[in-house]
Amino acid sequence: MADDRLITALDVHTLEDMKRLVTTLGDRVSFYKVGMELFYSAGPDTVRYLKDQGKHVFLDLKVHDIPNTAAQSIRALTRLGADLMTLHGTGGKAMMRAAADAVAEEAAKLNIARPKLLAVTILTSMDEAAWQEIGGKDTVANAVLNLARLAKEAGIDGTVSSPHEAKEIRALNGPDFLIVTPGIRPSFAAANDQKRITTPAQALRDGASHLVIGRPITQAADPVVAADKILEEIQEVHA
Ligand SMILES: O=C(O)c1cc(=O)[nH]c(=O)n1[C@@H]1O[C@H](COP(=O)(O)O)[C@@H](O)[C@H]1O
Repeated sequence: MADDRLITALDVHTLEDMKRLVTTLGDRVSFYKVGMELFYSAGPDTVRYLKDQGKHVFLDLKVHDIPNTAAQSIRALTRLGADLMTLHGTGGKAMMRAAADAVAEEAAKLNIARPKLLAVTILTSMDEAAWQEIGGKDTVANAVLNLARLAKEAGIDGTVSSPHEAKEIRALNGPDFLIVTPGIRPSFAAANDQKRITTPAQALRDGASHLVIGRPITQAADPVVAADKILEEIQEVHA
């Protein structure tokens, strides 16, 4: 029933709310995302709780700083034992390379599985107009592809991007590259602040390896029904 391709975003701000959701969703969800809202409120206990429950954890703190600071921050986070972590690709190739080296070194030192690193490309809430407003000269799609290429060259395991760019990233970076796509909206859910969106099945068909879905599940009238509908749709597309 559970499918590791679905990552449910726990965008709540207390440990209690998080535990309530995880208990409600039970065995049907095997992979959770802890982002800034939850981590800044409830800290490392969030990751420990999820690991104790046997869940996979995507720790999404989107590190973005000069190479040394980014690498040391990512090194510290490696000790929490998450499966996936993020940094911003716009921090540049040297930053990504320093972070990738720090994670590998720290995991080897601790004798734990190396958490995989994902480079966030251009946020899924940005459309062309918002991108140009901050000085983007190329199209969003080309900027995303360029960041995906740099990420792979820097030893990063995958990207976070809109599902609209999944197909081209897959063609560019090959079958083993992780392509994690938020901006997923099943037909029954509202778009909220997301701009570059598609459905769960379409994102997988286009080459996404994982889908990040938050509010369509966590704010649904019945999160179990919503998760089941999404899982049903996902399971129509073979891994
Ligand atoms: O890094 C992310 O996970 C992320 C990157 C991005 O470009 N867009 C994006 O929405 N996200 C995250 O994906 C989740 C999407 O949540 P919903 O819009 O509620 O499904 C949120 O936790 C965002 O922080």
